[in-house]
Amino acid sequence: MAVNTRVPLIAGNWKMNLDHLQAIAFVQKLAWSLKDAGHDFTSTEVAVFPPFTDLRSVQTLVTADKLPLAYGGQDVSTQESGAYTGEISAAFLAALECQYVLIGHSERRTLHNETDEVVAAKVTAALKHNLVPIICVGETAADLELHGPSAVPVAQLKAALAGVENAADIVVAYEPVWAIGSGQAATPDQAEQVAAQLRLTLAEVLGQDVADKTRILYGGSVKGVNIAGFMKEPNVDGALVGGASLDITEFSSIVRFQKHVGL
Ligand SMILES: O=C(CO)COP(=O)(O)O
Repeated sequence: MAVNTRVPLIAGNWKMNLDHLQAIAFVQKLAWSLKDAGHDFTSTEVAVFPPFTDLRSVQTLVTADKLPLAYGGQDVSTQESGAYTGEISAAFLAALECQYVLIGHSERRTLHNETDEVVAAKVTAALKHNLVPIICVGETAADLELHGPSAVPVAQLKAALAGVENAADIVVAYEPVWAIGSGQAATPDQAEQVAAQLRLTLAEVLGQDVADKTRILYGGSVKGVNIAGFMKEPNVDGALVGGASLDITEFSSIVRFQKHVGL
């Protein structure tokens, strides 16, 4: 059994919230509150995913104040450039020094008919520009009923990795669709069950070394009161947080989960 050297990652997906001025105030306050609390950013990495219109402002602030926060886009185009109205190229995100990009979030898959093939092409586009893709997978309540918890997330991850040849740097986020925004999080055991299957899939597709180093996050109604349970699980390496990431006190409490359990 490989020793777990994966640094936990707590990521905040702001979705369509906070304009660029609100983003500046929020990021400043988040960084200061974590620093005031003595947070060790090397023991738990923190990333925020603002709307596209905020990224330049976040980049300027993070760079100028040397804030120990990572950031990224909530989506990316499959295309490099050209007549693709409304889309954002991975090259543009890289130019704003984004480290990460969310790909395949269930809200993109359901609201924008994003197929597994499109997700795979977005992963390829992200890796081409040295962005770390956070590949979102998760089953709906219907999938759970019909196929159990792991079948759909495993199939989605396999499909997303179709174009990934070598030992790429990726992150996987397991977000059961029925837990997103519902206040009804999965149990730590449910999350661990699927995360373990996803890690086996990573080993099968990309090799054991990649599987051992890849962080698998849980997302879906994560709060300060439940994060510790997830982080005790051997195959869960962090969280992708939605609603709670817009509340500085709540998000800071999630980030500082190690204080809850003395991990
Ligand atoms: O979609 C999510 C993060 O990407 C989870 O959202 P909630 O934390 O609001 O359930």
